[in-house]
Amino acid sequence: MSVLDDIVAGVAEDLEARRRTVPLEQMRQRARAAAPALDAFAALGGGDAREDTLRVIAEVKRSSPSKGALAEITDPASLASSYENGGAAVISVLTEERRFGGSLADFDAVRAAVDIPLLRKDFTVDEYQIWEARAHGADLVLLIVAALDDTRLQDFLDLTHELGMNALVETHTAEEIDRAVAVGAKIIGVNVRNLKTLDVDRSVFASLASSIPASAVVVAESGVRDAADVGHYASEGANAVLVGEALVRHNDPAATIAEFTRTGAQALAARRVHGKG
Ligand SMILES: O=P(O)(O)OC[C@@H](O)[C@@H](O)c1c[nH]c2ccccc12
Repeated sequence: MSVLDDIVAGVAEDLEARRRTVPLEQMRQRARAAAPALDAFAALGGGDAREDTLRVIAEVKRSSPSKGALAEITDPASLASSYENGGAAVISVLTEERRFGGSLADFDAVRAAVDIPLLRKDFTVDEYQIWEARAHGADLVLLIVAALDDTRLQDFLDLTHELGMNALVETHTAEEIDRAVAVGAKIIGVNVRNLKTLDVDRSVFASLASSIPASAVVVAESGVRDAADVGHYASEGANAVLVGEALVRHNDPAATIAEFTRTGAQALAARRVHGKG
């Protein structure tokens, strides 16, 4: 069984327990009563291709299957506030419990603390989680192409849009990009970490980003260690970078985000001068 299969099995079990406590119909009512979703597509620069702004999606990430505990996050709300102050466009909050140490309680704490769009970062395998995300005030959900067949990918993306949210549709291969584009994904992530083996290969980004249509927001996911990595992703076609470990391990995440944004903008401007924008 791959790491991804193993995580998905645990996620499915945990969500059934939550569904027994709050049945789908009740979760739907909560979702319908929630404040409307913020426009994460716009916050990520979608629809405005001429802008030389590199967006940072800053992640609240306690641990990971590949590295174990990353940081002692005693107050996710204050971490998220420093992300917001540093200029993050979107904040991602891991809610997967078993391997990433996340929770919906972390998500709620962050939602109460910041005003920018929030990504509920989890392994979406059931429509219940999409209603649940909206009920908790999420603006974006994660749809991992490798974990979904085409029917579910399409259904989940359509439901996400119906609820006024956006999806970060995550890919790792050229075939997965084709599938993401075919269902109408507007925000496409290339995760340079293979979720089946957990190996990171930053060169995956450049080889895939160019095949994503210009109308979509392109997000480089994983493996950002420093501003130089951000610059590389931006010069290879990223509109945004999703960063976890480098921010939770850093003692001044706001300054780090500001630096990443600056370096990314310079790389995008240089790219345009060279006629690739
Ligand atoms: O900590 P990093 O290397 O900056 O990575 C962040 C993010 O890309 C990573 O957490 C991630 C990307 N896709 C995921 C899917 C599920 C869980 C986590 C992820």
